[in-house]
Amino acid sequence: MSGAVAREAVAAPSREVAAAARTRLDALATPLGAWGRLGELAVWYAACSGSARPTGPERVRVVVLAGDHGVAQHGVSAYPAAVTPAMVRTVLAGGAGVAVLGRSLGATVRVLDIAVDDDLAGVPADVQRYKVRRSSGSIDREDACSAAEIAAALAAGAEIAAEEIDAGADLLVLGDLGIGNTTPAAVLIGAQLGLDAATVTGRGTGIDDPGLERKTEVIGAALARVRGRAADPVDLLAAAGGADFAAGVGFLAAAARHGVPVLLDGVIAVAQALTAQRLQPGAVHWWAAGHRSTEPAQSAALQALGLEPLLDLGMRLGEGTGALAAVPLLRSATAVLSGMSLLSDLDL
Ligand SMILES: O=C(O)c1ccc[n+]([C@@H]2O[C@H](COP(=O)([O-])O)[C@@H](O)[C@H]2O)c1
Ligand SMILES: Cc1cc2nc[nH]c2cc1C
Repeated sequence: MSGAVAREAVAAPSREVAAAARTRLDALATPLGAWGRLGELAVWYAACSGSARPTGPERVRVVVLAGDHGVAQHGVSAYPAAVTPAMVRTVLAGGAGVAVLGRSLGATVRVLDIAVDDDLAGVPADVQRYKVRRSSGSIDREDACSAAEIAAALAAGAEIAAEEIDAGADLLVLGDLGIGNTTPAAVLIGAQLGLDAATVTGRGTGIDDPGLERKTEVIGAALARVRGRAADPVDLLAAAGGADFAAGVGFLAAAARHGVPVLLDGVIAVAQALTAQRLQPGAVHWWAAGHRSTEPAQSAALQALGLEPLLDLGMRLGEGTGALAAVPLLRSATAVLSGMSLLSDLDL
């Protein structure tokens, strides 16, 4: 047992329901296999929801975990760290991408300050209820945070997931916010998959060529510094992740333990998923990948997890937006599986 997350396999979505859903899919009034991956998506959601004729998801709940990162001081982002608290306020005001997309889909959006480097004066107290610390150590030269902070953040993430599930979620989306966070995401993925800095480094918010060179160096230094610590995913989170990453890991592992499906977002959520799957083997069966981020580390991690993204739109916003963009596809998939006539109903 490490922190709040047990290292034991989680129960898989119902195999019986999956088999019944597949039987129904194959019997629909279409040529066999005609729905392609949309049909596979419907079978996945059916198994997760426990019904071979699922509806929805209707109660989509998004949680955006915000945190700053010490590495941002090394010019690894195209934007200043002040954007993080400003965007937390923009999510709360309803003007952020995730807020607008969430509203258009009838999803709730909750933003939480886990490690923002600001006191966020005046925001509702609930937003900071799970705050662990301000920012993180610069991972190229020091640990992101302590083992105790990681334990607190893992437990916070699990509690946040439980709250969203208690509130009735039939689909969860995990989003992120934090200038510099594509750097620890790349390090977590590189360290766990044994990939080098050049392979996992991407342009994040859109850094230029000198910035990309700097970022690759920082990621290389961090990978060298944490070498040997990937064997213990909880220790790796302290070394190279941070409190917001640990909260995401706790959230994803808890969603799987509670048997609630999650649509994954970009490189940050997928770095958290790769880590959570090691702590809670089998959790991956409760997740689907919403979209392919432009970050190369996300593709590497998705491949390692055996997940194929539903969308590939060149998006790189984070906040959970790439996952939300796939919600209409998921709703289409369940509508088709549950609502279509069967081939046997045809007057042939
Ligand atoms: O989700 C992604 O794959 C993704 C890719 C690039 C950027 N982001 C977002 O942009 C911020 C991190 O980018 P950066 O360049 O500051 O590391 C952070 O707020 C993320 O939500 C997110
Ligand atoms: C404006 C802005 C909004 C974001 N949302 C998530 N990451 C972000 C980064 C920036 C710079």
